[in-house]
Amino acid sequence: MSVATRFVLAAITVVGLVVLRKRKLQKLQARIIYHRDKDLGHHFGMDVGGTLGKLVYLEKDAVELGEVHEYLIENDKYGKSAQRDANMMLQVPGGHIHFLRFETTKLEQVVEFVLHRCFHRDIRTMPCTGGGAFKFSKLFEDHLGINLQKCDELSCLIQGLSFVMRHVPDECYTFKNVSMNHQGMGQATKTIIHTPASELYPFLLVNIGSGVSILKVSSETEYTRVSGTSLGGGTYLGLCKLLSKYKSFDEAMDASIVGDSNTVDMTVGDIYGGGYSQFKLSADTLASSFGKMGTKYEPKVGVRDEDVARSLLIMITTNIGQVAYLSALRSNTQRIYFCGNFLRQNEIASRQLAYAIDYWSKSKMEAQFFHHEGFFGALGALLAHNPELI
Ligand SMILES: Nc1ncnc2c1ncn2[C@@H]1O[C@H](COP(=O)(O)OP(=O)(O)O)[C@@H](O)[C@H]1O
Ligand SMILES: CC(C)(COP(=O)(O)O)[C@@H](O)C(=O)NCCC(=O)O
Repeated sequence: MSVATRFVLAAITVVGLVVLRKRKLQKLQARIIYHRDKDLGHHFGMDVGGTLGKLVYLEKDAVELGEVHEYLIENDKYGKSAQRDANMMLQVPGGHIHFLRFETTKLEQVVEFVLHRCFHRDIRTMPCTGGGAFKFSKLFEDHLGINLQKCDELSCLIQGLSFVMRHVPDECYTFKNVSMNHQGMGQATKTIIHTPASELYPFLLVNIGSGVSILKVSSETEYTRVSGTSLGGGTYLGLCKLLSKYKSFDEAMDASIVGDSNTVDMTVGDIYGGGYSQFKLSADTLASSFGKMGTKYEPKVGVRDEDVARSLLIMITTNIGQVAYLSALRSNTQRIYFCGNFLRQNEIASRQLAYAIDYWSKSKMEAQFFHHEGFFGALGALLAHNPELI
């Protein structure tokens, strides 16, 4: 090949490369301009509660959410401030809904992390529910320039719940043939339940978050808050941290699986030496949570941290079960749905609640649970700005 030919070929290659690079740059610029023109905030729904922040986002197409998605995955990978519940991801027409959790006390860290990425400039408003929508609105506005659009917590809860009931097959489950002793042990079978829409209302909804809210739901738009109790998931976690070595909910959960509450609690048998037959109270009926501790000179001797975790779990759950049953009785509802993150990966509590409702109602009422139990508020906030998904 002559020198001249080589020169021509090299020139063509260089020009080609320059053109290609320019096109790539133009494409990238177009994408950035496209982003800047749009407010991506409506792809999100956030619920910032007393203990946990929940974030859901709609990935309509990977390009549009590009950097946000990468951030969330990256954040997930390094286990930083937020955790993605990958097994919860939902497929919806034209996209996917992703689910994330972070501790409310780490919200500032999340904001700080987001600040160092540029994508927050693409988000101008974000629907948000829970107490944090009020408490942290200035933080979002001042640091990220994001305006939190406040959505009512209970209304979002019902919207999110209705959405999963309508669109997610196998979302609800219960425990059939509930027979258990009073320490949450039992063989009841976990069973998926499909309730026809025509039979759904009215029902009782018990949201076990930091505290507990109890609602009578008569339709998707009609509900009343019939009761509540301050002894909720926050109480369980708080007392666990105070009374045992466990530092997190997940550690406390693992421990409670192997714990034995009999070393801590007082049963009918401890008091009567057997059952209290006149009132059909068997010997293993829980008579007094933590009761044994009050009778010991050195309560901690012979008691393991796992036993404390188990006993606290049974105490909080039994109490919520009883308040729920009484509220259902007062509200004339047969089905009781339990949700909230206290029930996250917490089968002891859900079995115990199923047992308590069956026991108190003499099998006339049924407790039901959800796979996406902790995300209804955030989902409701997302739906408020994406009505086409409903
Ligand atoms: N990773 C976790 N960190 C802290 N608490 C958790 C976690 N997972 C489940 N929980 C339980 O969930 C409760 C919070 O439930 P949630 O429905 O998110 O309520 P809130 O909106 O009040 O934060 C906690 O009090 C705790 O019992
Ligand atoms: C104040 C709350 C609605 C806040 O919701 P949360 O963040 O606990 O999910 C809830 O904690 C609650 O209903 N507490 C019980 C208040 C009562 O005694 O009725």
